[in-house]
This record gives sequence, C-alpha cells and structure tokens, in this order.
Amino acid sequence: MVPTQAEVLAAPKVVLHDHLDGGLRPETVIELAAEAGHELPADSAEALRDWFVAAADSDSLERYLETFEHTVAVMQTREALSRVAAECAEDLAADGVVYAEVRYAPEQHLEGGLTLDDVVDAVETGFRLGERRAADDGRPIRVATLLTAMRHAARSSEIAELVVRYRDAGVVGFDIAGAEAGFPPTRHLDAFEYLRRENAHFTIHAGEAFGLPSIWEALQWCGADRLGHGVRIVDDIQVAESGEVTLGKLAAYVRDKRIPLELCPSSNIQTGAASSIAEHPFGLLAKLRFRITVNTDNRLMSATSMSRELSLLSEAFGYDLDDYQWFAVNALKSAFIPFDERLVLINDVVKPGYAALRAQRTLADLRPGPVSPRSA
Ligand SMILES: O=c1[nH]cnc2c1ncn2[C@H]1C[C@H](O)[C@@H](CO)O1
Ligand SMILES: [Zn+2]
Repeated sequence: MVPTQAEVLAAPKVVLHDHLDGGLRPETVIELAAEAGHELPADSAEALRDWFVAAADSDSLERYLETFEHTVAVMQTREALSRVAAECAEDLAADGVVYAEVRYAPEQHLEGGLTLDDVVDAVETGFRLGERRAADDGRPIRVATLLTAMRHAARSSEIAELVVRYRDAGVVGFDIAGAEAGFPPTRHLDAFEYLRRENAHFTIHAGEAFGLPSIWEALQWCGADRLGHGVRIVDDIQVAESGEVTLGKLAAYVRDKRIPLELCPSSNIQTGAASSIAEHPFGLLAKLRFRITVNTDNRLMSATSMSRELSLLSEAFGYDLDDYQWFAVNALKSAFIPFDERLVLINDVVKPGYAALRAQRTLADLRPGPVSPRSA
C-alpha cells in the first residue's frame, strides 16, 4: 500500500542534505530583496516560485547554481540570515521533519560587512528561534548545521576552522559544494586533513554532475564520511539482462562500508543527473541495500519538500511506511550528531511515530463497514 498524503505528512522524516540558501520562501525573497535593493526576475511570489523552478530545470548543474544569485543576494545581514534560518526550521517541522542537517556557505554572506563568525551566529540564532516556534506549534524539530566551502574558491581551510570553532554551538559538520566538473575535492585536502585531525565530520558533494573519479577522490583521498548525492555510483554497477548484478570495486566498497548516500531525486532531474524519478538509480540502490537516504537539496529551486520527495518515490517504486522508516533510520544512523542523541531520535521519535501510523491503519481495518440496506 502506498501511504496517503496525510500519512506522508505525519510520518517522522529526517533530512541530511538541505541547503539554507536553496530553501527560502518566495514571499521572503521578495520582502528581503525590496529591503536590500536587489532586483529579482519576477515580482510576485507565485511568479518567482515558478521562475526558480524553470531556471533550475536546466539539465546543467552550472546553470542550476546560477539561480542562487537571487537568494544569496538577500541573505547579507544578520536579520535576514536569522529570519531565513527560523523559517527554514519552521517549514521543515511543518513538513514532519524531526531532524535536519541544513547547510550553507558562510563565505557567500560577507557582502554586507559581516564576518564569518557573525554569519554563523546569526544563522544559529535563527535556527533556535525556529525550533522554539515549531515546538510551540506541536511539531518539535532538531536542526543541526553543516558549513559548506565553495569548491571553486580557496577558503575551505578557514571554513573548516569555523566548523571546529562552532562544534558545540550547533555546527556538526563540513561540506564542499558548487560546480563539480573541473573542481575535484582534492583541491581542499588541507581542510579535510585538518578536520580529520580534529575528529570532525564531513560530507562532500560528489558523483552528481561528475562520475566515479569524484566519488573515489572524496572517499579514498579526502576521507569523506558521507557522499552528497553520490548517485553516479551506479556507473560502477552492472545489471545483466538476466537481472544478475555485479558491483565494481568502488561500488562494493561504498556498500560494504555503509557509506551514506545523500540522494536528492528531484534535484537530480533538474540538473540532468537522472531523466525521471522512475529511472532514478534510487530504486536500484535501495534494492541492493546501499545506505540510501532521501533528501530535498533545494526546496525552492525544486518546489519540493520531504513529503513530496517521498510521495514521488512511492509512486515510482511502491514504497510504503516500512520503507520510509528505513530511510529515516538510515539517515539518523548517518547523522553527524553524537551516537546517543541519534539513538534517542530513532527509538523515541522515529520508531514510535511509524508504529502510531501503522496502528491507525490497523484500527481503520477493524472498523465495521457501512450498514447495508438489508440489515438496516
Ligand atoms: O546540488 C548541489 N550541487 C552542488 N552545489 C550545490 C548544490 N545545491 C546547492 N549548491 C551550492 C549553491 C549554494 O549557494 C551553496 C551553499 O549552500 O551550495
Ligand atoms: Zn546539494
């Protein structure tokens, strides 16, 4: 059975790959742009929502990334950053997300004169505010932060130091993002080596627009804990006409070592990494029991949510509540917060949440049917 919309919304969800600057409300972009004097490509919230999706729907990661010009431009003050972060926490909570790791690149928010530390302070203030508002609304959420360095730039060591400086203040890990082709992760080896010496966690966008060499470098040279996307690992998997599956050495390593894949189905379709949800490698990777997780990437650019991603996957692959629970538990096992906190979320939030949804179905099945005219 495929979950109903109400069930999808109520299901406890976990997202590990969601960009703060890719998840603004269109209304907020318009208001902040007016304050900042930034010119937008559309002037109503509806038109702007459509513009982002159409512009991001480009079959190219580079063109997809150009749309961030308009979100980053309006996130250059403390107030704007705190507001966007608070709304992000509230929107995720309203969608039934119970734990989120949200990322952004502090180096992109210095145009208004803020320091890197000011940026992180402002965002953390916003997340705490959003968490409080969500809890007051009866939808508690925990939001943790990943700080991203842009792979074409040269500030990754500074950002890695920022991660370590704020590790007890909401920041749980590091990431690199931006155009993948031509910018291998090994350009940032100093940052990764520093993070490893500091016992810090990091993920790397790899295997999205570029294939196996990028994944191999991210894991075997840089030591990434997780792969941002990693979807191109399918290039190392052969499926014969008979259905027999053969994993290459890298794919086998990723599966054997339980390397988490932060899969983002809708985003992949927009950048051309997959042609449709039904043809997305998610189905194969799930069947082969890779450590897969479901993610939004950029809710604004893809007009999506965790509920929508799960619904699309259910339509394509028939996933039910048990599968959703598996995705959520996979994500928590792979999260960068401490082990004891992950266990609490798995045992006290996610599992009871799914048990309650299953119980509702059982009760609905036990309810007597309508009274027939004959017996009335
Ligand atoms: O899917 C992505 N691949 C590579 N880079 C990305 C993706 N989504 C967002 N970004 C970039 C654009 C943002 O400005 C930056 C930090 O969130 O990360
Ligand atoms: Zn991303």
